[in-house]
Amino acid sequence: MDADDEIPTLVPHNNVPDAVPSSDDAAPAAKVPITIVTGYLGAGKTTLLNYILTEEHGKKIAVILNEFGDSIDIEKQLTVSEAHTTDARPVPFVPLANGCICCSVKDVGVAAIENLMEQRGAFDYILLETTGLADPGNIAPLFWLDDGLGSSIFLDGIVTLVDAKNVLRSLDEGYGDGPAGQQEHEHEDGHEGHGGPLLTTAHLQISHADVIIVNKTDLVSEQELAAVTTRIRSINGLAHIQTTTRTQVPQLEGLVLDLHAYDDVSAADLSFASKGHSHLDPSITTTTLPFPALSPPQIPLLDTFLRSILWDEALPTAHPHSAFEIHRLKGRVPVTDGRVLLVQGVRSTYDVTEGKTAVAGGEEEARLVLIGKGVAQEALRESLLEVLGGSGGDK
Ligand SMILES: Nc1nc2c(ncn2[C@@H]2O[C@H](COP(=O)(O)OP(=O)(O)OP(=O)(O)O)[C@@H](O)[C@H]2O)c(=O)[nH]1
Ligand SMILES: [Zn+2]
Repeated sequence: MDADDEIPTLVPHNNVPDAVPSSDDAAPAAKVPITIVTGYLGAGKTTLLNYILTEEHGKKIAVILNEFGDSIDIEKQLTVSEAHTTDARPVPFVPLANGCICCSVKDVGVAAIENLMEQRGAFDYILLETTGLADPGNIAPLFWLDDGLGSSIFLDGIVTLVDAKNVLRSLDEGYGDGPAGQQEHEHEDGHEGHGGPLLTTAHLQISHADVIIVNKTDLVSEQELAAVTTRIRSINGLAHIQTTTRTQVPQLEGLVLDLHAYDDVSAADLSFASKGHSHLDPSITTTTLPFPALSPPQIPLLDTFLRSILWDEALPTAHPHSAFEIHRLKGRVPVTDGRVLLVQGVRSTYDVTEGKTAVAGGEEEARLVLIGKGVAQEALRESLLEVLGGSGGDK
């Protein structure tokens, strides 16, 4: 009390408690969702953002353009006016329709965005447009990880725009016969030596997406469009796929805004992925590991398994397997005491939380869904069952 009285008060004193959440169970009141919008060059990211900013959505949205040294016209246009200087770095803002604002930052991070919020007051929503070359796997954990640390923003999800006319060619550029100057993915962490087909940027943007908007449907035939969506589904069995012309999504809610892709994991979320295991795309596939509900003592064993596959990119058991890397992971794991554990992962970052709605024990099968390169269902599942103590496996 004494300490509080000595701090100069900058805001009118009312009966609200401390505005800064001090621990993870502080009131989740003012967290602002952030959606990352990614997509290959020319796929329609700017068109989508303009569409959102002119639609009536009743939200005050901040649009942040992340430059990675690309010269993209929209970014030039949007960053010319009104420069506000902060103690940290100058952030140029441009006011847009609907009370939205736009700014451009070079190194996007939680601090940069919180800085922006301090200057401009609260937003209801943040859209982060990454340039065509960005790998969302590097960006997503920045916002997701800080969530538990009292940050005022949380990652809502990743929307990837795909150009229906060009995406198959972009995906096939990984096989060495693509045109010169292809945009190959270069692993920051040096995993290039795994062999096999290279991952293109298109692969990375699709594998990390929660919603995939297949745009420019006016430029392809129905057959071509079906081939595109089938290929995309085989890479990412978890994402919601929406086809559009000029990015005109039927509704924003659930497709671009308020995805909640990093909090709840429903059984329905995982059911798409479970319909089959496809090798249509030779680089990245989605695979499902079903296993029986866990008893409470098995919970740390699940953690052992996750740590091994995500941190070490290796199985914790002696099962022979080829190299793999996991980009995205979601799981729903009932426990025999009635709880449900929800598993979320991006690359090596993962999180296990308790679901809000319990199920009757044993009512539901546990499931991990993995999206990545070289994720062999059989070896992974056998290893998981062995780590869990061989319980209930079909051996
Ligand atoms: N035919 C057709 N053209 C489209 C569609 N959507 C967008 N475009 C056009 O495609 C071009 C690229 O769209 P943008 O929205 O600038 O794409 P972007 O992803 O922001 O592009 P970069 O910022 O360069 O990566 C523009 O000329 C758009 O008008 C569509 O559905 N059909
Ligand atoms: Zn753009």
